[in-house]
Amino acid sequence: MSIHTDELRTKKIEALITPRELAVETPVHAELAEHILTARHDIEAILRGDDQRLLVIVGPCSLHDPLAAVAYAQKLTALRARYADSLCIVMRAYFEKPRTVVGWKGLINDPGLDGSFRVNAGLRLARKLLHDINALGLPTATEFLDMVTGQYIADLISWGAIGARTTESQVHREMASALSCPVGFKNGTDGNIRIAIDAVRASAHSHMFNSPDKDGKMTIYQTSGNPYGHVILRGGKRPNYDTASIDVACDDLAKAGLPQRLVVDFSHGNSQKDHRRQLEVGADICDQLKRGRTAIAGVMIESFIEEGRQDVTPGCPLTFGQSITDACLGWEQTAGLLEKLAAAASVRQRLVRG
Ligand SMILES: O=C[C@H](O)[C@H](O)COP(=O)(O)O
Ligand SMILES: C=C(OP(=O)(O)O)C(=O)O
Repeated sequence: MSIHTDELRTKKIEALITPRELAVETPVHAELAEHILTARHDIEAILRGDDQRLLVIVGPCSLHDPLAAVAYAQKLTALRARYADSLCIVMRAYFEKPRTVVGWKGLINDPGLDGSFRVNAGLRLARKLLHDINALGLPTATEFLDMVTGQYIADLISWGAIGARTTESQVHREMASALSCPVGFKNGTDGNIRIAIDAVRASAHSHMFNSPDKDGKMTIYQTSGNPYGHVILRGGKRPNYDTASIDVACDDLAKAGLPQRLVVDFSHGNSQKDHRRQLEVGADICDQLKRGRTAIAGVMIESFIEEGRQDVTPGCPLTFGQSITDACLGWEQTAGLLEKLAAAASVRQRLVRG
């Protein structure tokens, strides 16, 4: 009789669909691929400082309702076109949530919002949504958290983030070194920027990376390194979006031999989790842009159709277009903020051109 010493704390739920099976269901046709490659090139040019437009990653904290996500994307598409001369607007399309302790971990993990963990259904919904948002002409951004699920959606992503809780993780840095899109690294939840700078340096290198291939076969990959890693200031115990904090971050980047170009997240530690404070952060960033601050390559905003957030309560209907994770700005607040950012980014463009 064999005695098991492992798999004592797991039970199989079901087999995962493979990335290729999913890509056959929701393929990326040539026109869509062109749009994604163009969006990545635009973002890369902004990160290099060759394009002085402001990158704006804006959208819900997490996507839980495909209909609301598409309704939001349609509104945002109009603003992407309106401000195309000064802003490069990309929609936050976050399907994986890192939790401080426990909680709903996103649409891929639990599309039913009820602990039923129908991951295959979640992957299908996420891929279809990314496809449909990109088909509107709106590029998408996401956090890469899980070491497996990225293979199912990465071809539809124009900008990726590694979150505050995983920036210091070696496997996430290896994954970033393999990703085909530019990747931002958040500073740590306590405000530590050094780990994000180390992550940018690590992900620029080639690594050996174990991952399932598109057919689900465990594969040893050699990555070529990601030249478009950058730091995201998201605040920590204290905010770090102000002029003095950005000066410190720029000094640290220069000492590490990295370009002084970064992204500022208006939410999280910078809003001290009060979604309305994103407007104050935005006003400060607009002032810095109008003074010609070139270090600010981009910003992140948490926004949805309805302001605030809601709890998921079994049996109670959800408010359409309102976050079920972090509280977000509502649509009117978002539109006002984007208008101000566009005006400030235009001033900076004029200053830089001389
Ligand atoms: O962005 C979302 C949240 O800040 C992050 O997932 C942590 O959430 P939690 O502290 O509610 O778990
Ligand atoms: C979880 C997020 O941010 P952070 O990693 O900064 O907490 C997020 O942007 O959704």
